[in-house]
Amino acid sequence: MSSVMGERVKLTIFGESHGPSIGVVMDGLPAGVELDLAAIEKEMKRRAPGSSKLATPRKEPDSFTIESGFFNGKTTGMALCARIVNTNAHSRDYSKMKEIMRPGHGDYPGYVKFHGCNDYRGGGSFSGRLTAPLVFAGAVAKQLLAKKGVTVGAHVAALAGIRDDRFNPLGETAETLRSMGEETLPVLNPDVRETMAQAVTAAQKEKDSVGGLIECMAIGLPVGLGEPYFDSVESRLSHALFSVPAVKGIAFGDGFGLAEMRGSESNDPMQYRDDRVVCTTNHNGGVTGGITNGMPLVFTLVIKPTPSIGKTQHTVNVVTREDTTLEVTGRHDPCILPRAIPVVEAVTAWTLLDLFYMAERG
Ligand SMILES: Cc1cc2nc3c(=O)[nH]c(=O)nc-3n(C[C@H](O)[C@H](O)[C@H](O)COP(=O)(O)O)c2cc1C
Ligand SMILES: C=C(O[C@@H]1CC(C(=O)O)=C[C@@H](OP(=O)(O)O)[C@H]1O)C(=O)O
Repeated sequence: MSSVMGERVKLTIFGESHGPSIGVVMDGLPAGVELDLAAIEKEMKRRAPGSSKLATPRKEPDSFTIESGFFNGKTTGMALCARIVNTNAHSRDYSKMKEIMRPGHGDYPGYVKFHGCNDYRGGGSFSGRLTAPLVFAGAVAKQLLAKKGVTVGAHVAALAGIRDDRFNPLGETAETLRSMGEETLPVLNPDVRETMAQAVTAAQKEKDSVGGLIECMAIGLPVGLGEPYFDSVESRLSHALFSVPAVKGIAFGDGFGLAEMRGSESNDPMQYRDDRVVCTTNHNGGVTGGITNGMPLVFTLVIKPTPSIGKTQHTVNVVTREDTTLEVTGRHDPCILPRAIPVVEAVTAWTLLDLFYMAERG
């Protein structure tokens, strides 16, 4: 498993879902940054399992201990390491999964790649649980970005085909973006919230799961983050966001909709406003030439339906080498999307901070 990523702010994540603990080492932070630990805890609670009717019943407090890099309320400049203890693993749920592979999960490729040595309990390192350390890192990044006037927020753009309104591509207020963190199902149109929740419960009753779309926005970004080609903002964000389990697609700005437009529609007209260049539309999602152009960054992610479902599915037993069927039992998210929202915000915040430091430090 490749567990290190980042250019100037390097993250190492470690642990397995049913091992003793999981955590993150965050390298490259400046010394002397005051951290609001209560704000970090709040972000962790947004993602924590067992926190709503729509989530897996596995109950984890996801409280963290900072093992290094923090002293007298400030970062020391050394690696910031946070550890989260696993307190509520039911490994018995996975006894079958040693041999029988769950369709849609990492079990089979993991078994082959790691020669059967992978910790299959709870999906091991493939588990969505490893996103808790990412949320810790993102919460730290959010605090550093706030000092630069940058705010990141995300909402459920669609769930089981039920659509929310879209963010105003010309920008939402920081308050609106931050308010997304107050709800289990953050939506712009409150009328769709209950229908979405019912769709999750209905799928769950049928031993099934649902997926959807997350729309994420960052405001306050300067012109000039990112590079043309390999270190484009789109490349770096996509690399980081595809690391989140269950993410299967990303589109910036109008994304696939651009395919049906003419240049005269997809180009964002520019004008001077108070000596500042602004675009009057934002079809490109705030990035052109791989570089932030001063407009809000906007992108949409596809989150697939949870793979572990109770319905009977065709699969294989890799020990007996026979075809078989599987009905997954245990504790699973009927829909990953609500808990993935703080993760997407976190990964975006960390990647943007990394891009800032790449631009500032060269
Ligand atoms: C926050 C979060 C929670 C998740 N919860 C579950 C779950 O309860 N059950 C499950 O089978 N997959 C869950 N997943 C998704 C799997 O971890 C993921 O589908 C699997 O590792 C295969 O990776 P892939 O979907 O990226 O191909 C979750 C993912 C995230 C980000
Ligand atoms: C524990 C978390 O979610 C888990 C993510 C997950 C998976 O396969 O990704 C499967 C389930 O694991 P378990 O069977 O151990 O309960 C979820 O509960 C978490 O996100 O913290």
